[in-house]
Amino acid sequence: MKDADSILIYDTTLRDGTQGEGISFSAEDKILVAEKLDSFGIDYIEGGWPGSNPRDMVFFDLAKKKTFKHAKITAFGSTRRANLKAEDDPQLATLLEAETPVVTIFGKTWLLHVTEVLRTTPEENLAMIEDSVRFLKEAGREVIYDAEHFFDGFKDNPEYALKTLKAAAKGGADWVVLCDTNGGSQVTWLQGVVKQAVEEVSPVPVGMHCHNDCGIGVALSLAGVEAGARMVQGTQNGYGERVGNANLTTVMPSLCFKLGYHFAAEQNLEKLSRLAHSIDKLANLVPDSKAPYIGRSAFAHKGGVHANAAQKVSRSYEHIEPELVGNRQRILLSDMAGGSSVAMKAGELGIEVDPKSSEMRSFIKRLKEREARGYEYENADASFQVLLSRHFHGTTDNFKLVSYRTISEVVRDNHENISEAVVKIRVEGEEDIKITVAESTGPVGALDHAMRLAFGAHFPELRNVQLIDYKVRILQTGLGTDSVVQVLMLSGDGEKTWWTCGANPNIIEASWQALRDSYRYKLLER
Ligand SMILES: CC(=O)SCCNC(=O)CCNC(=O)[C@H](O)C(C)(C)COP(=O)(O)OP(=O)(O)OC[C@H]1O[C@@H](n2cnc3c(N)ncnc32)[C@H](O)[C@@H]1OP(=O)(O)O
Ligand SMILES: CC(=O)C(=O)O
Repeated sequence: MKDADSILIYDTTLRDGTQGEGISFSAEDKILVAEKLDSFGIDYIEGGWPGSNPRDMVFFDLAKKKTFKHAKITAFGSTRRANLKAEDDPQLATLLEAETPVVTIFGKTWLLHVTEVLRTTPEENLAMIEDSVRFLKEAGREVIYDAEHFFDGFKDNPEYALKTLKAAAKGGADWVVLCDTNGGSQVTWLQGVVKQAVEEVSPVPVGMHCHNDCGIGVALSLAGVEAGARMVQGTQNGYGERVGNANLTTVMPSLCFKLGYHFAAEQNLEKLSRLAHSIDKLANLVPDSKAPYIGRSAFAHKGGVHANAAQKVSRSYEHIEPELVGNRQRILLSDMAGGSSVAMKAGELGIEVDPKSSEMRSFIKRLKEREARGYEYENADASFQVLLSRHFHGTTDNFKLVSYRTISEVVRDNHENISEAVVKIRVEGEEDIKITVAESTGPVGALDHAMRLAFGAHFPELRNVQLIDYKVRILQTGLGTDSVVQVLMLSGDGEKTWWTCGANPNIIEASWQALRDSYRYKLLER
């Protein structure tokens, strides 16, 4: 590895990430995240702002007792207050009390902030930067200086912006980091400015800290690296203030696979999807399926032409091998599927079928007709498998519903909710049609109970099957309550779960279809 090609990854998920709306970690969660980032090979982990809140204080107390095998933990804060000596500034004191090997402080670059926000003079601001850095250096810390609003400051007054970086360098900063705090910069212009800053502060190395306000936080970070920056600050999954920070789950694979840079975590990139999703889980967020590299849809092919080509040569429609970042190729089924998509999906489910056969043609015709009627197999693998087995393996029905009737009664004054279902059903191996009646709070529950009564001891494998989740939506706008309703149902047996679908203008019938497929899917195991 050439030094010139090596980048340090600085993670601020636990500080700038938590400045994002809806993101909150307990001190214990922060420790868990820090441990995950450390095992992954992240170089710097910014744990929080110690003087800012009790939770961050607890984090740093807990972090002191931990040994991190690779990462350096950093405490974040600001330069000293105006007209106060650094040694008398309580905020700088708390940064030292955090006992981290690294301290990161931000200072002002943009004169607007110096005069209107700090309400001090340009000279005093330069002194605040230099003194604060020197104070922390003299206390034995590695010091990273974050030049807040560097690019806005540079646009306003390049000479003053560069002076602030030099003040940090003069104080002894180990790094100066160029922050696009408001996230408004554009790539080509920013690259020229980074080149100039790198030359001006040399030999002090430069880092990038970009925000995603124009949707290009990652592009700005990569452009900065190409212009000579050697540290990238960002967050996992792009958490952060407003629309977020540069997303490290995109930055890292791009640095490695697209630009050929090296960093410690590159050896663990095949665990990237797992890392990102586990952090989402701690943050109580649903992973973004459209996230580059690691999203569930990042290598999902829906168009039949794409699936056909990707099956022959995966790189024909995939920019990298999904496994390199711990992801996988997925084939989605819909009315855009061709024989190859269906054959691949069937293969995933353990059913080998010939994509060119006449049986396949008739299956695809049937699939597309059903999709047109509102069934959605893309998200209902179990219904697809039932359809596939019936078509290709001639699987016959273990039961056939002859008819059903449901009645619901709601007594509003007593808050009573009672539904009754009567079903007539033919069960395999039995001569007579069975008629059963059952009650529940809702009509689908009543139907389910009546079905199970009719099954009797016939299908013991259905005993543990339970409804876990149920989604319903209408498919046609403009028809109001007469629209076709689509139901997606998640069932489970304690060991695994499966999705089924139904579609009908009658919500009970759509629910029944999804329920029936759920039973049928489980009975395929016989
Ligand atoms: C770009 C960034 O992301 S920077 C990080 C932003 N993150 C946060 O603010 C989260 C943590 N913040 C906090 O908990 C609180 O704001 C604290 C504890 C830091 C400060 O709280 P308070 O003392 O009550 O001040 P308050 O939040 O009202 O205002 C911020 C103060 O910091 C001052 N300040 C802002 N930047 C700097 C700086 N670089 N150096 C010194 N002082 C600064 C402001 O001038 C203001 O003081 P003033 O009102 O006397 O002018
Ligand atoms: C330091 C920082 O978080 C910023 O300027 O955006």
